[in-house]
Amino acid sequence: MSAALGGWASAGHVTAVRVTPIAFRDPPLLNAAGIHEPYALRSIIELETSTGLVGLGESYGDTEMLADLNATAPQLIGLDPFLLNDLQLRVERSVSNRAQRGLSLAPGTHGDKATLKVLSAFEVACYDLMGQALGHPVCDLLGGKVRDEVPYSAYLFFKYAEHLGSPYAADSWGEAVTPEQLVAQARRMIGEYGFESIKLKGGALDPDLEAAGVRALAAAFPGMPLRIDPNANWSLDLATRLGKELGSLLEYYEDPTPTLEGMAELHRRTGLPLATNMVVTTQEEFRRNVQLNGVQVLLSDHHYWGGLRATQQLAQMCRVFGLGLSMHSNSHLGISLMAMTHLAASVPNLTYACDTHYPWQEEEVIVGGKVTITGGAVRVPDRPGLGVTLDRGALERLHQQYLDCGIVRRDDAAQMRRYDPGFTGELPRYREEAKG
Ligand SMILES: O=C([O-])C(=O)C[C@H](O)[C@@H](O)C(=O)[O-]
Ligand SMILES: [Mg+2]
Repeated sequence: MSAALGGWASAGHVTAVRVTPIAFRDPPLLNAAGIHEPYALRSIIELETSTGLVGLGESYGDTEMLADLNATAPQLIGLDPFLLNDLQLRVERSVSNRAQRGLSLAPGTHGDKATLKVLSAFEVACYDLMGQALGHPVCDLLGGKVRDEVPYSAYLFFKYAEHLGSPYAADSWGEAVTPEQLVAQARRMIGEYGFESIKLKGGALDPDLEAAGVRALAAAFPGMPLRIDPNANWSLDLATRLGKELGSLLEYYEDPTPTLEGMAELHRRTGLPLATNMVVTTQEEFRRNVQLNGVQVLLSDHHYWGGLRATQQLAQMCRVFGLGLSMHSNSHLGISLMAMTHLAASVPNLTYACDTHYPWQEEEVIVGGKVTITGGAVRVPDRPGLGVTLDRGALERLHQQYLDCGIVRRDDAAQMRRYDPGFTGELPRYREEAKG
């Protein structure tokens, strides 16, 4: 429904804010931090307005994030969803003290970016409202789509067959701890979704086994763009050796070794295009990266860069400084996927296939169930707003699952300690010093 007031479209003003934590089943996927827990957490955001519209957002669901979202919610009553600068001021006022605290969460969740994360969660819901009020898809509000569909990559993981203690029936993907099993996983994922590029999450098993996995994938899918992301779990010398061995097979080499300085030295040694969602996650780090020429491709993520607008600005900064742009993901559902898709559709220089964990998720919170991925891409919807509707029954069920599962913050290392009590999650775990 759109409301016209004296010739102006209006979304009204915010009359209610709902933040609902949910948990959904997540497979035992291995990474540098440990292993995924049986349930992943998200928050589902609803902004209801005086014109009867409901705008949706999706973000992290850790306790700290929920506290920030809930602390901000009352401050948004009366907000005009079109006034994003007003939204930003309200969010900054409510969470600025927490933003300085630097929470320590699992890699990828960026606990020290509370303000930007909260802003993003509500900003997406505002865009959904604006789109609904104007009768335009969100990508039109971002300048219009430059592509009709957004390509995603097959995001492969080494994994166990089932979670310790079998909290529910094992997923249908089976075990993947050998190159052969990894290729079988890739064949199925590419067969089902049509992906045309591959990202392998590394940093979990013996690095030479992971390198054998990369070679096996390259042989099984000749010419298909291929990346590996060990999440800073390889020492500089190890990352150098494996970079030299695998470089010709890689589209880019994502976060093999810690620190911006480490990545800069790795680039000097190998000349390979390096990518990150770990060492360039703030404007300050962006500036330092330009000085050091550490990383050549940035993985954007609107959930922690401050929203759709901020990510478009990041894209422009990449353009100015000649950096490539890709997109990062965490375990997420369809509201996030649609926000990512509208955003990616509107960014001309986002030329790499985006990351998404979506194929690993079995449950959904939107009407119609899982979003379709065909030919490795998501079609940009032309319905007003994000183009998705909340399934209230599913929301209730996944909220109950959140209450029942007992997980309140993501902790892949603690979960791994249930398998291996000595596990620390300290990076880099795999070390090798070059001789001579
Ligand atoms: O590209 C990345 O670094 C990620 O996708 C971070 C995630 O936390 C990933 O490692 C995962 O879900 O295990
Ligand atoms: Mg990464």
